[in-house]
Amino acid sequence: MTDFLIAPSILSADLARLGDDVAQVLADGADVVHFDVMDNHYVPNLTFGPMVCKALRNYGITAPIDVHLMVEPVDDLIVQFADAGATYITFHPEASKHVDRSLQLILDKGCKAGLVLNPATPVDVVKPVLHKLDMLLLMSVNPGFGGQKFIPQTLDKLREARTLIDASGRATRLEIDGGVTPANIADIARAGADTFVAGSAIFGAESYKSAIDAMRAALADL
Ligand SMILES: O=C(CO)[C@@H](O)[C@H](O)COP(=O)(O)O
Repeated sequence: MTDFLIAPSILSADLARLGDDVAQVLADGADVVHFDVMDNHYVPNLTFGPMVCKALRNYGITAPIDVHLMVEPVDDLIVQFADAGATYITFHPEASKHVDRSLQLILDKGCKAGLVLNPATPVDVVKPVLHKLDMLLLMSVNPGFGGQKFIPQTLDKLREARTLIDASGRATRLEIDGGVTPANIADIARAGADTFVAGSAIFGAESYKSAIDAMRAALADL
């Protein structure tokens, strides 16, 4: 059975009481904290930096923190987030002049490394560096905002990425981000994803536990 991971995006959390909200969503069954870093340059929105990641660690959050860098350039923030307690660090290949070097920097800092592909970026881009990837994240919306609709063409990209990862023999996680809900998560898993970022579908729900349970129930027979 596939080891599915649910990763709520704190972009949709209650930022005024972030520590409590993250602790709650983990207590309600989430596996990973998805940490969206936006710089108002690579994407048209501005969120939080390494100090907030460090604050979550100091607060006592021990779950994996999956830092998704939507910033340009990336290397400086890779170092800062690694020092702040990130578990995974992923970035967009368009945002680094030297993708292999940036991935190696993440690995040398003791974190798990990943790349993120926008809806219009082909899966082929990762081929030369697949051996360095612990995570491949496919965006199923254009990055910058929560609450958008899942782009259905991403299912074909997931199938292509799953074939590539399986052929590599590496245990690279295949993550999906954007518009994931209890209603579409099974189709997304069937296409090959094993790690599911969900912001509004979890933090926007009346009960985080019910939303996460509904996702797990949809995945149960796969
Ligand atoms: O990185 C992003 C957006 O850029 C995502 O993590 C979204 O925050 C996911 O939000 P929902 O689509 O699940 O509301």
